[in-house]
Amino acid sequence: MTTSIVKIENLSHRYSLDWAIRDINFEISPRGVLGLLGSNGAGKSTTMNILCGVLNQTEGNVFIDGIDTRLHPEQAKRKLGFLPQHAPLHLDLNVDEYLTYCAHIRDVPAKKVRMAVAEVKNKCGISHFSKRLLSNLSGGYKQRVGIAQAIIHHPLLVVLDEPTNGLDPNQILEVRKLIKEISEERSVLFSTHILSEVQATCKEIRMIEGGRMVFADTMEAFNNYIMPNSVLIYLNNPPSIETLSRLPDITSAEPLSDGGLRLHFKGSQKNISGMIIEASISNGWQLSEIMLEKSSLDEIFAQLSNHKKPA
Ligand SMILES: Nc1ncnc2c1ncn2[C@@H]1O[C@H](COP(=O)(O)OP(=O)(O)OP(=O)(O)O)[C@@H](O)[C@H]1O
Repeated sequence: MTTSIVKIENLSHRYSLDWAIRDINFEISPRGVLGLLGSNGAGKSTTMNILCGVLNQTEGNVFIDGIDTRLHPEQAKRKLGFLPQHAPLHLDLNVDEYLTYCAHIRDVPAKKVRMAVAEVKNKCGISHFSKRLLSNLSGGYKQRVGIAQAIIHHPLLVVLDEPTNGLDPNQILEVRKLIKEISEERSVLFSTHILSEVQATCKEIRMIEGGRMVFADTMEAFNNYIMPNSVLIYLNNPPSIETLSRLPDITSAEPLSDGGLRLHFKGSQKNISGMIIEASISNGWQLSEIMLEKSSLDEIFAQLSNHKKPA
């Protein structure tokens, strides 16, 4: 990462006695979507709330465009837009009234408010609902209004806390598309506990678990990391476990209660199925089923936590 618009250094936060996050470090580049992945209670909202100046950290520093958020909170907050987990919508206002109000509190010059409102409505696809009361919008459209208020003052960084939570599959796709569009002009940090969400949207990923950063790299590196390393097979005429364990690249084999066998392998998954099929044919094992096993998010969290968590 060459330049960054956000720098988070040794960030820790304690609610009363318990540490919610501990020693979090990362930077955010000026364009694109960075995904903050973590299970419920991992510390995503705490991190985002501190970044956005809603919460004061116990330890560590946050710089937005070089501005220390603790020393100059107002200046720092001008650089960012925030959609918290519970969108701060005034349900008794209509879309125009609400966005006009947001433009004013975000110090958009009075002469430019109408234009700014029209621009974000257009960008977020809500122009046709200008006079609709927020209380009468669907979940997906409420979320679009929430995103519109976060970008109305042209911030460098937009922080979205679980923006697709509670939406139906179509709404999720639409909000993802909107997030990608927004990230063409600025940086977007968004959090989720759903792995496929970051896989679909982000180039970079930061993963926290139990308040600690357990993974920080590109989505590509993450996908490589979570490549399957076991395969399930069903053989009508199976050999002994020892024979299977001696196959090339197979590190161990275990019998399953349903009659299947799990083979753990090292190296690339690409050649493994071919090798097993060939071995089955030449030895008459009668392979009836073969499938690569994918790790669940829980397993990935556990693996990464054990691997990277500082003592
Ligand atoms: N106001 C609070 N007082 C005490 N503990 C809190 C408070 N807010 C959060 N916590 C605790 O801090 C930890 C991190 O919570 P946080 O909300 O940051 O996680 P999260 O990853 O955003 O989870 P979720 O997706 O469920 O919102 C959790 O153990 C949570 O119970």
